[in-house]
Amino acid sequence: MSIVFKDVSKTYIHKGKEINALRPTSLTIHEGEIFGLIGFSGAGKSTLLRLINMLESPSSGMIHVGDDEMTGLSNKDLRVKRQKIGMIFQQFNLIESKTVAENIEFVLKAAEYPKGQRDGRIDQLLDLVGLSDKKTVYPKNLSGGQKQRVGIARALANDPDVLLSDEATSALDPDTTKTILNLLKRINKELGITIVVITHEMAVIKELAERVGVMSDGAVIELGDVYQIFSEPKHEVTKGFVQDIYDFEVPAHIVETSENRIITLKFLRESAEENHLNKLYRNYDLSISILNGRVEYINGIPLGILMLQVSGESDEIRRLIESIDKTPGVERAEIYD
Ligand SMILES: Nc1ncnc2c1ncn2[C@@H]1O[C@H](COP(=O)(O)OP(=O)(O)OP(=O)(O)O)[C@@H](O)[C@H]1O
Repeated sequence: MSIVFKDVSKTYIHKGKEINALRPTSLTIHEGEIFGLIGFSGAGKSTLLRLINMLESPSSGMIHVGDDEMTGLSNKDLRVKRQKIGMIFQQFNLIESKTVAENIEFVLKAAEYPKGQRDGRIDQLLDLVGLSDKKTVYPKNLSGGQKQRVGIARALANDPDVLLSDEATSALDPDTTKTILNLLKRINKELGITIVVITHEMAVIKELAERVGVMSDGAVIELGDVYQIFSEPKHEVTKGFVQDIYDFEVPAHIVETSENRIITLKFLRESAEENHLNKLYRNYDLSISILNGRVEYINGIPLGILMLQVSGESDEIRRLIESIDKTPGVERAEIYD
């Protein structure tokens, strides 16, 4: 189910002062995609996410989730609609006094899911998230990753079209984060659910999302395909988020002069898997040494970064740079700092 924001804004009044949590924003999240929203604390991510299921109501604009315009729904219709928009949270929000099964049953009951079929549905959901053996366990006896799996099972109980994820992996260690992200990917693929993820971690976006919006000060300042955002960040805030992958330290004893250049190259997509170095060694009368390098996989697509020290005649270095600039899929990277 697609999500469309048309000139949506949200202003809070706090101690008599207006806070523009979301400035007028138009945005389309496509049916079946995994869409990420990244930004620093206070950028407006939670506000945007909570507007999707109307946990916050907009100050202006229209929000369509599928065919429904959310601000136009009656309270009763909104309650039913929300059952089709699951949500998971950083702190899991499980009911501690209920078992895993009872936590899931709670939302089935609220949606008037037929009583005789609830147990079967719970089994099905626990199987999906890999927790079939934890049915009668209480949340306090689960690990963080297991708690989030219960959160996911609960969010999926009523067969939603949309899943909203509010920093769902921020409280988890890196390994557990990976397994939860893989589970979300599988759910997206197998069930075709549109997933919207908010995070302050670019690693989550890189692993999970297909498109990403970067938020700053209540606005979506950059939006695009995740690979494009990583390989060609435009806005300073975006550059700040992706800088980790470009961040190579230059050893102090290595100095750049006119006969000794440090060049950082980006190899885009399939070009990252070609052997460019051979050509450089062969075609130029230069001494070329590798200072650093790596290949990042963004959504499974390679982005190669290579930092070279090139020594020799300045004319020959210029010839090399000109040729690099003409090579498709290869770009000189500016170092973001
Ligand atoms: N209920 C509220 N009343 C007043 N101000 C609010 C309210 N909720 C959010 N804000 C303010 O709106 C702005 C955006 O907050 P929001 O929580 O959407 O940002 P965020 O990017 O999700 O940040 P975080 O990662 O810290 O949750 C912030 O300045 C915040 O203080």
